[in-house]
Amino acid sequence: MSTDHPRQAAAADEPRNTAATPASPELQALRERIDGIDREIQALITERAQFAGQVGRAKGELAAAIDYYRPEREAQVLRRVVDRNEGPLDDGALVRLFREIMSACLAQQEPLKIGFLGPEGTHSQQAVYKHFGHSIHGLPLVSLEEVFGEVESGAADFGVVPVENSTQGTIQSTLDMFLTSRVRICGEVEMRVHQHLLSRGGRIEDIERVYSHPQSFAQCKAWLRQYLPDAEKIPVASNAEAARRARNADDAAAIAGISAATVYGLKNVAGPIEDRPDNTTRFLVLGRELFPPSGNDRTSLLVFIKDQPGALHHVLAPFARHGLSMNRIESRPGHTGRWQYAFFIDVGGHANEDAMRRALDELAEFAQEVRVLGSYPVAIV
Ligand SMILES: O=C(O)C(=O)C[C@]1(C(=O)O)C=C[C@@H](O)C=C1
Repeated sequence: MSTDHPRQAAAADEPRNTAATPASPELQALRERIDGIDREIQALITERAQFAGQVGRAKGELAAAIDYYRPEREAQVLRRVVDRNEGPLDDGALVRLFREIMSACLAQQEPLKIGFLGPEGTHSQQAVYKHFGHSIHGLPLVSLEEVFGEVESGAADFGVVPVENSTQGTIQSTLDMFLTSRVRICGEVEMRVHQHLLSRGGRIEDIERVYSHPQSFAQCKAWLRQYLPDAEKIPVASNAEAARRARNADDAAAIAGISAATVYGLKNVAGPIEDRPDNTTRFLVLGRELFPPSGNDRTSLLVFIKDQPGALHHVLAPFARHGLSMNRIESRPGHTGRWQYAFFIDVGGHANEDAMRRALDELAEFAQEVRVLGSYPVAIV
């Protein structure tokens, strides 16, 4: 040990004073209150889990965890949590806690199997946890095609895929999957996405190469231009793959979520580095069936029409006539014939509700095909 700075050395070796000081009577009394509340919370969570088990048994002899899952009921429970909240915890924190309780209650039967665009440490994995809680079995998959395929075949109960970003717009490759796949949409997740520059050495001046997914490069364009204008930008399939490559050299870095730093043993060089502070990604939850209304739902449609005068008007008019608000419309070449177009449409409401039924009937008279991709609860916080 150096003798030059004895005071510093002593400070580093000894426990901090505050830890050694006995708690004041006031602190002790407050902790006893917290201990008492924790006992009550635990007893109530245990009681809740017993009732959830009974609800499960009341559903009858069902084959697997997926048969017990009720997204519309979960959305109603979480909306009530938000409505009741008067602080000091924010809505997001309370929703997370209740989500985890329901996740654990459901996993008493058997954990759900959820496919996502892997590997571990991607924003998609965080979206899985945000929507289903941690009491699930996550399946990291290598491509969007595989996520759709595993859901379709039943190897995964549900899948989570990114569909749009507030900075970058629609992820066309995800939408295009619905042209050929028969999976349904049974939920949506909105997530604030923060990007970080991660590297093994942790020094920005050493960085000569940056790996990331093209979407993440696009979200950090201005920052990269300012701080790493000369570094080579190498696009890869996912941010986690970027992190995996960056751990092999000191002159390489990855743009990825901060959780990739822990998974891949990298240092946070800078972040958040996304150009827009409200950078948000919307994910879709893929499943195989349609669920009942939750009271605040969105319906996603795929409508095939021939290219003819007034086509767009015919697509829009039925929704306006029945007072339904359209959140999004996106047109794509339909792949099924020349001059045919596919519209991806998101409308407020559930396909089992009267107004939507009537609008869909009117649309069906004009369109070549109307596919309800799903009706699902609007994302909660
Ligand atoms: O209400 C139900 O149907 C339940 O199974 C209970 C419960 C819950 O914990 O509240 C658990 C899982 C379902 O996905 C929805 C809700």
